[in-house]
Order: sequence, then C-alpha cells, then structure tokens
Amino acid sequence: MDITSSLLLVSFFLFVIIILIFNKINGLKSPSASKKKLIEHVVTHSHAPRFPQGSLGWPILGETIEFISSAYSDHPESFMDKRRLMYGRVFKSHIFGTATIVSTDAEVNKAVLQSDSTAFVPFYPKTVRELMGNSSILLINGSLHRRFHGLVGSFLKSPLLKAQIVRDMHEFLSESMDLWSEDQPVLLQDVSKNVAFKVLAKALISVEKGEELEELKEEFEQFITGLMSLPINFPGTQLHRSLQAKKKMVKQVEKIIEGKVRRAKNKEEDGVIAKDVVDVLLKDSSGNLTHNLIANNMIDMMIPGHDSVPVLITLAVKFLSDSPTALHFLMEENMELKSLKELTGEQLYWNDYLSLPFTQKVITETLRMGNVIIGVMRKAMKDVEIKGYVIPKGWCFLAYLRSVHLDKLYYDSPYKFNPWRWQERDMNTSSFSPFGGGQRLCPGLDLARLEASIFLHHLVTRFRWVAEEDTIINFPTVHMKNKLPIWINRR
Ligand code: HEM
Repeated sequence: MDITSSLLLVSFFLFVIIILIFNKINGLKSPSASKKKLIEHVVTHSHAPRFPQGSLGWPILGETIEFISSAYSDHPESFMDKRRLMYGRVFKSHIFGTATIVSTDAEVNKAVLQSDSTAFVPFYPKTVRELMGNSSILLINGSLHRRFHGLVGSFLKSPLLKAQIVRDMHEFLSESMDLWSEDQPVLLQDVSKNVAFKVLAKALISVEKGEELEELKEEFEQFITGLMSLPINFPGTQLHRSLQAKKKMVKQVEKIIEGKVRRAKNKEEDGVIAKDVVDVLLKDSSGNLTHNLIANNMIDMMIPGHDSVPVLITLAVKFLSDSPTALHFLMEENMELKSLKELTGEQLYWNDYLSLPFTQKVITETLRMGNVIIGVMRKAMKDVEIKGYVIPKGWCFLAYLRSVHLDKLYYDSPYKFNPWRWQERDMNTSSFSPFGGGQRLCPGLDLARLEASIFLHHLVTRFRWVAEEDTIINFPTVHMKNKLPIWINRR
C-alpha cells in the first residue's frame, strides 16, 4: 500500500471512529437479544431456534475497523470468511455503530428480503436517512411503498422507455465516442458515468442537455458527497451543504412538474403517453403523491440509479480486458449483429441487445463477481426466526450478497470470471441476487442490463483497446482506483 492510500485509510478510520462515537452519544443502542416475545417462523428448520454466534467486538467500535480494513485489503472477503469458519454462515457482529446479524446464507437472505414491513424495514445510516427524508421510496413501507414501487417499476420496464433509452444512448454514445482520442487514455468509469447520468435524468424528469442538466449534475454531486459525511447539520458542514443542494434540486424538479401540469391543462401536450417517471406518478389518482413527494423521490431515485450502471459497465470492461477469450466471443456476437443490421438496413432495437446470449452472460457474470451493491440492510421489527436462527427485534440485519456470490458452495471457482457458467445455470435462484429481492427488488434492473448491453455493443464494434493496470476498490462503494484508463484504436 502506498503512502497516499495509507493516509487515506487512516483518515477513513478516524472518520469512522468519530461517526461511531457520535452515534453512541445520540443514543444508538444495541437492543437486547433476550427480549424474545413474538417469534415469527419464516423458514422452518429442524433444530431448536438459536441466537447467531459471533462477537460484538470492542465497546462503541464493535468490529467496524476490522470490517473496513478487510474491505480495503486484497482479499475483501477475509472478514466474512473468518467468521463464517468460526460461527457459520449467519453470525452476530457490531458494525457501523449497530448490533447486526450478518448473513452470508442465500436462503436466509432470500427469506429476509421476501418478508414484509411487519418483520423487516430498510435500514440506512443516520446521514443517509436525513438526506432522503421520511417519504423516500427507499424508506417508506406498506401500501404507499407498494404503489410507488409498482408505478415506477412498470414504467422502467416498459418497451416504450426501452426504445427511448436505445435512441438516447445511441446519441449520447456517438457524441462521446466520436471525441475519443487514440493519443490519450479514455477514463472508462468517467465516460460511462456521464452517459448513465444523462439517461437517468431523461428517464426520471426529462431533463436533457444544456444548462439545466449541468446544474442538476453539479448539485447532485454535492448532494451525494453528504451520504458519507458526519451526521452533523449546521452551516459549514457537508451534511448541511448536501441538504441545501437537495433543496435546490427539489425546487428545480417542482418547476418541471408545474410546467407539465400547466401544459396538460392547456392541452399543449399529449397527456396519454408518459414520457418519464414524473408523468407516471402525476397520473396516480390516489391523491397520496404530492408534487413535493414526487420531486424529492426523483432525487432519491438517482442515489441507487446513478453510480451502479457505470460501475457495472466499467467492471464488465475490466473483466473482459483480463479475459481475451470472453472478449473475443462478445466481440464476434456483437459484430455479427451489427453486420446483419447493416445488411438488412434495419436499426437496432432494445430486444436485439437483450437477446444477445453471450453478452447477457457477460453482464450476469459481472454482476456476480463485481457485486456493484455488496449487501442490503434491514432492521427487525419483531423477533423473527429464519432457518433456525433468531433475529431479535431492533437488531440490524445485513444480507451480505457479495459473500453468497463468491461462495464455492454455490459457484465453482468463484473468483474466476466465467460467463459460460451461465449456460446451464438458472439466474432465478437465491444464490444470485445482485438486484435484491422481494418487494424492494430493484425496479431499475432491466434498465441497467439494457444500458450495459448497448454500451458494450458500441465499444466492441467501434474499438479495440488495451486497459491499463487498475485495481477494484470495494469500499465504501465499488469503483476502480484509477477510473480504468483504456487506450483505444478505432476499427
Ligand atoms: C447495476 C445496476 C444496479 C444494481 C446492482 C442495483 C441494485 C439494487 C438493489 C440490491 C436494490 C435493493 C435495495 C434493498 O433491498 O434495500 C435496489 C433498489 C433500488 N434500485 Fe437499483 N440497482 C441498479 C440500478 C438501478 C437503476 C438504473 C435504477 C433507476 C432509477 C435503480 C433504482 C432503484 C430503486 C428506486 C430502488 C429502491 C426500491 C425500493 O426500495 O422499493 N437501480 N437496487
């Protein structure tokens, strides 16, 4: 590890310690496991229910430092692997200021994700909760959540939106790729981030180019910086700056909504077809979705949407650059499609991209190995028993998806990038859940796959490239240390 990385690591540890102490002062207590009143049996098991084994580590700090240092190490699995060996696939720990049941068990994770809000609700750190607000889709539960999730999900999956994404991505990628130079490296992570943000802003609120988009992007960068900041809100702190940025963005979206409502009243626009997520939500007749709630949620939806797709694309390019055979197969398949379309004079449709079998396997394997989202957190609302384990009321639960995806119980040679493994495997099993599951299954999953497929198609059919050495960093979010520079040659 070089000096800069060591300094960064030390500062990060200090930051974590301050957060933990702050949480403690704010009264974040570890609930007692002894309060076993009502136990809900979600997955039955022959043994008597038992409280997961494990250690709560140091006072206040718990096992957070060990968790983070292993996440930054060459083998990020070491924290989980060590405990899995000592205590089994489900164990107790104390990370990020909270007593947590950590599960690396596919069935247990599935059962928790499938449970409703009477058993588990989403859990996010205090800063994130404050930035999102109580009416965020990421936090709400019950019927309002189901309605919101359903409306958003069906629009994001609609053929109409997919056709629009194809047109938009063709335009955004041409604009970007035409400017790529052979004399200097292209930073793949930045390029894909730029394109994905444009796609997202258009799909959510129809903001396209120019000043409006630039302003939104700038405020959004300020907003998300706060997600990893101290939960202290007064002028001068990062959390305060991020909250101010969100206010500005919400105002911007409210203006867009007012414009839409006005145009609909004056019948200036065809009000039948929804062009973006805002249109879909405005059509809801329940009366629960106020303009302010919609505007806030458009910003919140950018949190899971903005970074995940570029990371998926960047990791796919990284894995392909390291696996020449897979890259060759992918290139042949995409070249074939391109030639066929040129021959027939047809344009590329969204289902052309999604029906490329090997390309889809590459994306699936990237999702498995790359683990764009390493895990999801919940809080138990009552004592729950799953597969013989008791998860006590008030405890946090970490469904650690990454460990499942890299477990040799479920995958042969799990650290090998092998898209061919998906030839015989079913994706719809509990051991593969990069998009979560149950009622909170990612509504953007089709969008993510489509964007990655289009990006890869244009990359391999237009360029040959050599990627510079780069390292995957797995914490706090997955990204490439040097943004994955690639040297390109046009075909
Ligand atoms: C590679 C790309 C992506 C991955 C791996 C991913 C993964 C996930 C996961 C694991 C969850 C579940 C969180 C939980 O259970 O608490 C989730 C939820 C969510 N994702 Fe994605 N996501 C991706 C792309 C997107 C995109 C493009 C959007 C578009 C806006 C999006 C929007 C959302 C939303 C709104 C939720 C919250 C759903 C709810 O709580 O009801 N995601 N995502």
